[in-house]
Amino acid sequence: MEKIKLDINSVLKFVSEKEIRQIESEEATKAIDMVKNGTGEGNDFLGWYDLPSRTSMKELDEIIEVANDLRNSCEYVVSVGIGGSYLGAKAVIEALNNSFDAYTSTSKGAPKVLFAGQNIGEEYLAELQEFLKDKKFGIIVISKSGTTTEPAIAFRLLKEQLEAQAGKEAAKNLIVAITDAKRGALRQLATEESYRTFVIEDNVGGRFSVLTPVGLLPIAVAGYDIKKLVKGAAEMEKELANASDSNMAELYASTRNALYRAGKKTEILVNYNPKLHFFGEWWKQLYGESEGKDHKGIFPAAVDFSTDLHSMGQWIQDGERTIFETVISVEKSKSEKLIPSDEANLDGLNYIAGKHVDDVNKMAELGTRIAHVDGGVPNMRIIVPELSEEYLGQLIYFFEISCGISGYLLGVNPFNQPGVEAYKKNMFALLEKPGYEEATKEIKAKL
Ligand SMILES: O=P(O)(O)OC[C@H]1O[C@](O)(CO)[C@@H](O)[C@@H]1O
Repeated sequence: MEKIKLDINSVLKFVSEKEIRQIESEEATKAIDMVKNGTGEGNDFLGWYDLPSRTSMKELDEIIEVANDLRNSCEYVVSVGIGGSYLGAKAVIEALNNSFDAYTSTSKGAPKVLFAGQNIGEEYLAELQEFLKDKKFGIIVISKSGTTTEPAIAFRLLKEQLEAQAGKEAAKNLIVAITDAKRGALRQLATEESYRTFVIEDNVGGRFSVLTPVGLLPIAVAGYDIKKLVKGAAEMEKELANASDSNMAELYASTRNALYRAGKKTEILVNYNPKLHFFGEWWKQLYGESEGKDHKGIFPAAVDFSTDLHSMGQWIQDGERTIFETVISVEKSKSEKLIPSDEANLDGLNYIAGKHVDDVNKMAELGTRIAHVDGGVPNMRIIVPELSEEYLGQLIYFFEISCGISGYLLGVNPFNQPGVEAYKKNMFALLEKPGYEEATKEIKAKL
């Protein structure tokens, strides 16, 4: 099968190929060995590295069986989780979905996947619960730690609603928990209530968990082929492991670090297909939590073009020159739409009549690349043949391994996220959570 590709030509005006190749040969090859051999910091979180190749058909069949069971009993399945327990599934489902799926009718056998627990919005939760009133729904509750506040609140509300609507016993078969094998409140609850469960391995961090049941179960419930997704990732794993010389993950990690060292502190992930919006959100967590530490790190941002060319386009073209772009360039559109001719031609569009909408999109992409490079924005391109399970699998694995390499190039531990605790500690202190008495006193003194 064809592979996704990386094109760095449009950064070479800003950093030389020699510099990039030097980082690659002197640093990135060591960094990839640290990932492969587990010799770097955070090496107890490398379970994702060979995950695609060691995931068995039996494991995938077990996930598909539970997914089919939920599909057959529900009109809606709410996937409850936040961060890595949310974004991977959301990214893949949105990339493969019909854009208007949410507005089409639903039925048993083809439920819609909704999300909760990714915010603490009272209105969001109230509206979700109102919507689910009188609907047949199920819940996938996902939390590696089993203690995260946002999904815990959403699950408490939705569990109560499901038990009231379907009955306590029936609800047990409509709830699936994905959590740690032994630890955490969710594991305890799942055991007490005898929910079906899947395990998130200890050595796979949340943001690297999309190819575990965390991502795979909601994706399978939405009707997508998780075997193809994992196959695509396994192909990329093999390709990158076997590359004797340079490989695209080392090259991407080396290029972004060369740019960072040259003062380009923000990377903007760009798409020209609105279906990739949440892929950008997933990527932001992957790179943001992995690299933003010790007062270092490329700031990961994401935009949807051409939409955001009409909002952020001005800044990118003309603002502070501390940014670079990585464009996910999808070669083939899966649907066809030709621009019609119009006799009056009042909008002056007849010059493109008969062209595919995607032909125009491609020229917007090329024109933007040239303009941004001319304006001082280095530009990398990741070429994806089309949006399918296999290519998304390749892309996910490519970004994961590149992230490990890049974190080591930056000199940080790419697999922890100590900074996330600060807001949690303050929130618990402000809410006067038992055990936080001292912190409560301290924070109140600051108010
Ligand atoms: O799956 P959990 O343990 O609920 O964690 C959710 C998310 O919260 C974090 O721990 C912190 O944001 C992420 O790393 C993780 O993806």
